Order: sequence, then C-alpha cells, then structure tokens
Amino acid sequence: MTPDDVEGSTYDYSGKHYILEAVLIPNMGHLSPNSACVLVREMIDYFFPDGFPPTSTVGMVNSILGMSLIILFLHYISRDSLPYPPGPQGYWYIGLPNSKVPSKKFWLTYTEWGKKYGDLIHFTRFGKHYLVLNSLQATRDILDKQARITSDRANAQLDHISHTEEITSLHPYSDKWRKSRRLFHQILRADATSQFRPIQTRQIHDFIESLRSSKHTLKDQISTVSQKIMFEAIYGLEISSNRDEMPTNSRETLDVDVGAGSIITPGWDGFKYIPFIQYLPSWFPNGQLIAAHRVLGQMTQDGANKPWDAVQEKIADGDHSSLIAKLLSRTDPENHEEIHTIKWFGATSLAAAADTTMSAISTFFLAMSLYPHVQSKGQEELNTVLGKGRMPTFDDRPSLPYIEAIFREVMRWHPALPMGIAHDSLEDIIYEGYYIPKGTSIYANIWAMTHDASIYKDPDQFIPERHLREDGHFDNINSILAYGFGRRVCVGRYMANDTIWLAIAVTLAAVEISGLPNENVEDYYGDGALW
Ligand code: HEM
Repeated sequence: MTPDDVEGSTYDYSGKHYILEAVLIPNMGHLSPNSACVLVREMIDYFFPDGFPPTSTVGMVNSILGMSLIILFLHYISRDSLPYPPGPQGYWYIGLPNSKVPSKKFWLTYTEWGKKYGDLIHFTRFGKHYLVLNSLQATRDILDKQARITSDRANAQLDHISHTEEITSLHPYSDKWRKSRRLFHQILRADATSQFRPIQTRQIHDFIESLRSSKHTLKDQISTVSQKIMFEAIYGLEISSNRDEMPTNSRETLDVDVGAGSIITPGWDGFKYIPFIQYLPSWFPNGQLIAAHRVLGQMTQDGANKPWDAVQEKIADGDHSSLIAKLLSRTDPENHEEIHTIKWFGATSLAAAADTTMSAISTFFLAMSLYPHVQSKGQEELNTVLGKGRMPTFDDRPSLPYIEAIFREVMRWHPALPMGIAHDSLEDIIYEGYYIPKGTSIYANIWAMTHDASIYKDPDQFIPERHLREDGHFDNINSILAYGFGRRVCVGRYMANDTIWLAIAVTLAAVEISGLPNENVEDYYGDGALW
C-alpha cells in the first residue's frame, strides 16, 4: 500500500507501525470508506501474516489482539469524528455500571440529569448505546421526522428465548410488524372502536357496583375492569377478576419481563448484548437471566395460548360471536401466517392494554383523592348538563368540557409509560452536531415533556383548567404525548381514550372518592413504570 491509497492522510506509511498509530487516534472521520477498507485489509495482513486461522499459540494471541484492534478501529472510523451526546461516563465496554443506571422512578432521574447534560443524554451498556430525549422538540425531530429510521425495536438473542418478539409492540420494524400493525389499525382506528362501546359501558357500570360491594382492593378492581374489557372485546371471554388464571398470567409476564431486562427502562436490557450470553450456564454470573427468559418464554406462550384455546373451544361449540372468531372466519384456514398474526394480535392487545389502562384509571382516583375541589367541579358539571342521577354516555362527551379536561390532565400528570417504549435507530443519525450510532435505543422522556414548567405552570399540580381554552376546543387526541411517537405511536389509543374517559365520567357521576381505602397513596403513583 502506498500513501496515495489513503486520501488526505498525513501518516508515514514506511512501516507497519502506522496501523497501531491510526487505530489509537480517535478522529478518523477523514477516511473514505474505500480507504478504511484498505486499512482494515492491511491490518489483517499485519496480524495474520500466515493466514487465518492461526496455527500457533503466538499466532492465537496475536489474532485476539489484532481482532480487538480492528473492532476498535472500525468503531472509531464510523463516528465520523463527531462526539456522542453528553451523558454519564461509564467504563470501557461495560459502560454505565448497574449501580448508576436509574431503576426506580427513572424518569425523574433522567429529568434531573437533563439539567446537567441537556435535552439529549447518552450512555452505553455492554456496547449498546442508549439515548434519552428530554424535550419535545428533539423527540419530534428524531422520532417523528426521522421515523423511517427510528421505528425499530431492540432485538437480542434472548428475545428469541422469551418469545417477547412475538408481541407486536416489540416486533422489529419489519414486514411482520407492518402486517400486524395493519390488523390493529383495521380494528382499533378512530372510527372502528365504537364497536367496543357497549362492552366498555357494561363493564364500567359493573366496576362501579363492585366499588360498593367488592372485598378486593381498589387497585385490584381497577385492574379487573381494565382486563375484563379486553378479554371480552377481543376474545368474547368473561373473566371473573384480575386474579383469574389467564390475566394473572399476563400480569406476571410483565413482572418477569421487567426483571429480565425490559425495554421500558433505559439501560436495563444492556446485558442482553453481551456476546454469547444465551450460552452461559445458570451458575455463572448473569446466567440466571437466561433461566428468567425461559420462564418468560413459557409465560408469553401461555398468555397467548390459553385465551386462544378457550376461543377455539367456543368456536367448536358453534359460538362465532367473538372478534377473534370473526377474524378467523374471514381467513383461509391454510394461511398459517395470517392465523399466527391474529393469535398474537389478541395476546398483544391484552398485554398492551390492561396495565396501561389500569394505570390511567388509578391515576384518576389518586388525583380525585388529593384534589377534592376538582372532583366537586366535575360532579357539578355532570349534574348541570345531565341532571342528577343520569349516567353519562359517550354521546355526552362533547358537552362535558371539564370532564374532558380531567381526562387530559390524568394523561399529562402521570403518563402510564413515562418513558414510552424504546425506538431503535436503523441508521446513524447526526443531530445538533452529535453522533447517534445505528442501533441506539432511543427513549422519549414523556414525563419530562409533560412536566416542562415553561409549558405547564406548576407541572406537579393536578390542574384540569390548564386544558380549557376560550374557544372551547381541545387539542386533537393525537397530541396526547402519553401515547408515544412516530410510526410506533400507540395503535390502541382510541380505545384507551374511550375506556378511560367513560371510567372517569361514570365514577364521578356515581361515587364520592375520599381518601384511598386501606392503601398507601404511593401504590397508585408508585415506583413501577406502569403505575
Ligand atoms: C392509558 C392507555 C395507554 C397508553 C398510555 C399507551 C401507551 C403506549 C405507548 C407509549 C406505546 C409505545 C409508543 C412508541 O413506541 O412510541 C404504545 C404502543 C402500543 N399500544 Fe398502547 N397505550 C395505552 C393503551 C393501549 C390499548 C388499550 C391498546 C390496545 C387495545 C394498546 C395497544 C398498543 C400497541 C399494539 C402498541 C405497539 C405499537 C407498535 O409498536 O407499533 N395500547 N402504547
């Protein structure tokens, strides 16, 4: 190789030592891809003069050193000489250690870190890059405007063991996701969700009855109504409570998922990227995580199979009334791919809807308990518009602006997924002079955005009035940040809007909320991401 092979280079190519020198110099952005290839080829020649694989011990040591340097070199040239966004520094390869990765109420920590690092916070874990976006502007620029390259989901070897990749919310950006999302859209788009309103109405009225008589905790009852709506709407199945075998299964699946490195907590899935981790024996540090993924895999499968089998039994008995049965009746029985999509549409609906809906309704109860004057104002509006004793219906929604404002404030005050679900980047991104490498997990800190004091005065206070405008209009429902961004925005948001709005309106019309019974307020506004 001659100096001409490397464009604009100032190196002395008289000996092979230039390779080491080049590798150790971080700013390699001036190299063209061609020149980089030539350099890598030269490095291979240098470290493997007798060919590959090496036959002696010295050759083996040489090759390990050589491969490490080549990887380091490729890493540096891909940075295009721009810095990563600022963020907490970790150790080589390990990146940020466990003890430094926020796990409890992590959205608060990232909001606090934003004061030090700014709107973009970057860190690494085991070679995986993480980026937290603390401002709406940066989120719109990266997740909305660049949605074509920021709509992937992380997918590691362990996700095959846990089968979580079968859940639509966790599908990589692929044809499989597109097909599944199309099915969701067909059933849950704005003008289709009214089909579920009779179910939502009946279940929410039953919930009010249970509030008066049930011995279960309030949280259990809220969880029950959230799950009952989904089981009936999708599978046509009646469950008795959230402690039934089927829903408990989906609840526990989520718990195990969080423990096993869920992608709703930035950095916690980092260990999944340790090379060959799926082959570690269980006695090895982190080896138990593989076992946890196997358990998760069984639970994920059960969560999909049990309601599916129950529907098949109903179909065999001649009952074709459920949504799943209707979808199957339109599908060629030989089209196994389509049937698989329908099956996992059901499982995803349960997993994605139940706890998010529960979180929002719990937040409403907490707010009414802490802000009794808001409750009174809501009840006054209901009495004035509907007359005392009449239960609100979906048709009343446009004439109840204060109830609408309470709903909007619930969604702002404590979003169910305060940092959404990570979007992974499919290409390198340069933003505001920073380099965001391909494969970065990008989190929108929704909580930081809905608590931005420059937009929401006294953001920690529950103030529905902030949503009331003089012209009487509300922002489009799609502006609710709690539903996420870009092409992965929550596809169930219209159904969620209906359930949560009706639960708020009917509860206010029917019961007085005064202090939360027998439970710690923190249970409603707790450490978990979902509630
Ligand atoms: C309070 C209620 C809800 C909230 C706050 C919520 C929030 C979210 C968020 C933040 C995401 C991730 C968006 C992103 O990646 O940027 C999401 C995705 C999703 N949600 Fe919801 N959700 C709710 C209810 C529901 C319901 C009722 C359903 C279904 C019936 C549902 C189905 C889904 C699905 C399938 C996805 C994955 C979309 C995709 O990856 O393409 N959600 N949701």
